[in-house]
Amino acid sequence: MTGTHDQPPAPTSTTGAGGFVVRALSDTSEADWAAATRVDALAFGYVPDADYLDRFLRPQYDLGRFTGVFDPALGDLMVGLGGIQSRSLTFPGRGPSPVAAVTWVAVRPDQQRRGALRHVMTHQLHADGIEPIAVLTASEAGIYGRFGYGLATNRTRREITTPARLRPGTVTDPVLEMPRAEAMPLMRAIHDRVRPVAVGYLDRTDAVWEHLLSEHPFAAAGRPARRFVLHPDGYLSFRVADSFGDGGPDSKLTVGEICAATPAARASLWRHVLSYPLVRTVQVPLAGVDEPLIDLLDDPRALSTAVSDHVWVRLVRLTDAIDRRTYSATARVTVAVTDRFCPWNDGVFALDLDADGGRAHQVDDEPEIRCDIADLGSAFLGGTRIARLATAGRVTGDPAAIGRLDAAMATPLRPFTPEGF
Ligand SMILES: CC(=O)SCCNC(=O)CCNC(=O)[C@H](O)C(C)(C)COP(=O)(O)OP(=O)(O)OC[C@H]1O[C@@H](n2cnc3c(N)ncnc32)[C@H](O)[C@@H]1OP(=O)(O)O
Repeated sequence: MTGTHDQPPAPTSTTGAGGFVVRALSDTSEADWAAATRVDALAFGYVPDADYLDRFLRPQYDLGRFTGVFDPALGDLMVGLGGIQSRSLTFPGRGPSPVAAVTWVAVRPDQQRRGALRHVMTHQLHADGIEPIAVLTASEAGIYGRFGYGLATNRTRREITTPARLRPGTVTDPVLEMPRAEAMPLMRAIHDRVRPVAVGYLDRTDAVWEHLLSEHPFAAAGRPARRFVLHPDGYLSFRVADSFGDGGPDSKLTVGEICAATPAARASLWRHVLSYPLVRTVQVPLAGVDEPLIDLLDDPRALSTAVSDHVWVRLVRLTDAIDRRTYSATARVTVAVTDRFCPWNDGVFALDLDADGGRAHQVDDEPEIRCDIADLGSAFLGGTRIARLATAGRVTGDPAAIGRLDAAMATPLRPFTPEGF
């Protein structure tokens, strides 16, 4: 059971199954960028807008971290691709640490189910230089489990019938709406304060901010302009679509982001949203599972919540990944880990977890627990309890050992990543 597998060297250009040539794209090649945008547009079914792609997407990426799959039989046509964005994600107790943020996975519709995605995943996850942990948000939830990704954070969609009040006695402060240019540096400073302790948050470069807040017609798609409200310890971005019906005002407010460093900032920004004049519906398309609206509202039934998957986590090298967070309880457990895609993780590991971090090394012992690498990825940010995976039969073994691992990996709040990527 305890195989020792060395990680293979990074493939740069290989001819693999299906006769494909698989290689890293060139960051200086306009042809590679043009081919990538074409494949992406075909796969996602949009009409590419070169101005938008060049100004808001291209600056975010090092194309040298993108993998292209080419078919020599089709004149070296790029049939598929997948990118890695170098980001930093906040881990429990440790703060921000580099991750491979997988993005731009796309295969031309006329070339799908020929194995191009599998080539991309191999090229990414078997590469020498890849970070110990990879993360992604998936277009379809059924794709990435087979590659060892586990569902690690959920997102919620909230809808609130307004006007709605905060609970009596909730402490709030005045807030101020500001033009974008004034709001931007203040929002970035607040995000920089919140991010190091908010598990699941990603760092944002200038290019990422510009993309997230872009009002380019391609991104805005006819929606009303985004607006910004500031509190000294928090910010809110939102849009209001005004409307009048037979019954009177019927405007809709859509929250882009609420980022708060203190409870008073959070309550003040929600108060602004909930009491906005003439608004009857507030929609929050992307909120954390533990965003405490239900605890803030005077009438919790004004709120409806729908939960879906958000960030998937892949522990690329378990022995390196395990120390990227600290643990809520001290535990030593032996775990038989199955990993069909990264065989260096496949084996029995002794995990030593405590408040300072974690260590994992392969042992010959009889395992107390059995699970897949995807299950450890699911639990890694504290978003999925090991105990729950055990009730689903995904984590099996000695109940006491499962309890120790569950207590170690649990976190006070469930993680949230306030963006897709
Ligand atoms: C992180 C992101 O960027 S998410 C965005 C992903 N991209 C998209 O959704 C765009 C539209 N879709 C596509 O481009 C393609 O269909 C892809 C990328 C999802 C799949 O590409 P393909 O080259 O067809 O996949 P490939 O042939 O390598 O299949 C690999 C495995 O994934 C499975 N698979 C492929 N597509 C899907 C899917 N949509 N849902 C579930 N499983 C899938 C295959 O069955 C195969 O499984 P197996 O190896 O266990 O038998």
